[in-house]
Amino acid sequence: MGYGTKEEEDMRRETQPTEKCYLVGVDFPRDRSMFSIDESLEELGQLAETAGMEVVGSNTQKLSAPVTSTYIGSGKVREVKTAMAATGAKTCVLDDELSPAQQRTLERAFGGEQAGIKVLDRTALILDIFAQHARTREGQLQVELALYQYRLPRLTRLWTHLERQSGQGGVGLRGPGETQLESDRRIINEKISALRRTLESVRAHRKRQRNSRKKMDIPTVSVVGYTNAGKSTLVNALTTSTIFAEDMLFATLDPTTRRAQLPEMAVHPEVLITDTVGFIQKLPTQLIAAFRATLEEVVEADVVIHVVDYSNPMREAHEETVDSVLEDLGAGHKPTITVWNKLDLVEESLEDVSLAAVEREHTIAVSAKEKQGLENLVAEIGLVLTELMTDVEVIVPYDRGDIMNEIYTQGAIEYEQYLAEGTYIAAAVPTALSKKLKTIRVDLEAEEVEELSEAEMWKQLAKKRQATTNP
Ligand SMILES: Nc1nc2c(ncn2[C@@H]2O[C@H](COP(=O)(O)OP(=O)(O)OP(=O)(O)O)[C@@H](O)[C@H]2O)c(=O)[nH]1
Ligand SMILES: [Mg+2]
Repeated sequence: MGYGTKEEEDMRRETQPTEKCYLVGVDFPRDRSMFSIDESLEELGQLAETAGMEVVGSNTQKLSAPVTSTYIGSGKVREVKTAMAATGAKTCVLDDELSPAQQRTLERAFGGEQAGIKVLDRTALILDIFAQHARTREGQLQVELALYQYRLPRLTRLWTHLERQSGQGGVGLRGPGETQLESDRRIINEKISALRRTLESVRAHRKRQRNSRKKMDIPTVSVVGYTNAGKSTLVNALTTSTIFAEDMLFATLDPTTRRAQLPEMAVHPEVLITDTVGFIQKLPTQLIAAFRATLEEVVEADVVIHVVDYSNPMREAHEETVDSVLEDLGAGHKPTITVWNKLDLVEESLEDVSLAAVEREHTIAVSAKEKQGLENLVAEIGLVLTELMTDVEVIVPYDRGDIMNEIYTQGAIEYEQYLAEGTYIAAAVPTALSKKLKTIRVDLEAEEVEELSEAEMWKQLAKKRQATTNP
């Protein structure tokens, strides 16, 4: 695979004749997706264009279930074949993932490899774009691994190719064809294992980086969202960095972390903001698996910012897609701020949309490009960070009734015991308070915290509460 700079990539595109492609989508009634078949095809068209192809036509079919051999019905196969011939398209792109056999059968039905006919699916397109856009070593390794995993079961194409050459075929044919295929499989399997090993070591490095960031005790914010929502533009606007942002799908593949100053925030004057890969509906499973490690940044972040392109008519479907991927990643319950972006592109004023946003939890309207509404977002980040709870263990000296009061009113106490130096408390408190508590923390190692029975603990707790509420 060649990974060039953006300039090299552009040059390569310019010097190559554009590949014409024809799109085909199937409308299944049981599809619970919020995307209509037309919307899904439009997105497929954007993917095809991002991959460097020219869309010359499209066709859809309503089916209750895919046809086993060709995915689409035989009448539709003939119709598409005719349309491809008429438009000069040699490549057909299906909106869903095809099985290797379906891909092969369709290719033959449309005229075969000899005629230069190629059948791709959505997964292949996304993999191709990812391969073009991966910049970091980890990103490239992840895509390469996903590509090999995608290609391995499709290697049988070589077999049919050789079958044709020998002019025989069918059961019982044994010879160079199979040997070749088997050795190809073996080579690819070895590559897959080697890639996995290399990825492991690259990931170990990333993990060390993440751990050292944790030690810095700066809160982390991960920016997620549908592809092209404006994540990178927003991160650039918040941090004055220059991450590549472009009107194309999957411009960003590799997470980038930047420091941002939040001038208004007394408790958290600084945060680390991570830009991440965008999501898309029907995201190939290989890719979710491949990028799971990268997306661990999201799972470990203190706060998630979910960027939505408010000007996109599909924004609700986009939002739902992102939510379900976050859920899959195990980040569904993170404190999340929803950012309605690209407000400069809509008819409604930023003020009006902001009013609607107030009705929803943690929702802010902005234009990342015009840098409007960002101060509201910064304030919201500060607010959410203050609300975050952190586990603390602390001994509060008896003369610090003010601190005890704060813990009682803002935190959730798990354990409490009276010691000579003060009150030992284990509690979950807002992060802001936890920082304050650090300044009065007493070395717990030196303390003998005797085990109390739970009943005894609650009794003491109740007594103490009474004392603080009725001084
Ligand atoms: N008009 C307008 N365009 C915006 C705004 N924010 C981003 N864009 C444009 O939207 C396109 C995508 O922006 P990116 O920041 O690359 O989006 P992304 O979410 O990082 O996209 P991927 O990394 O490809 O998933 C670019 O052309 C941006 O200039 C905005 O507030 N208003
Ligand atoms: Mg981006």
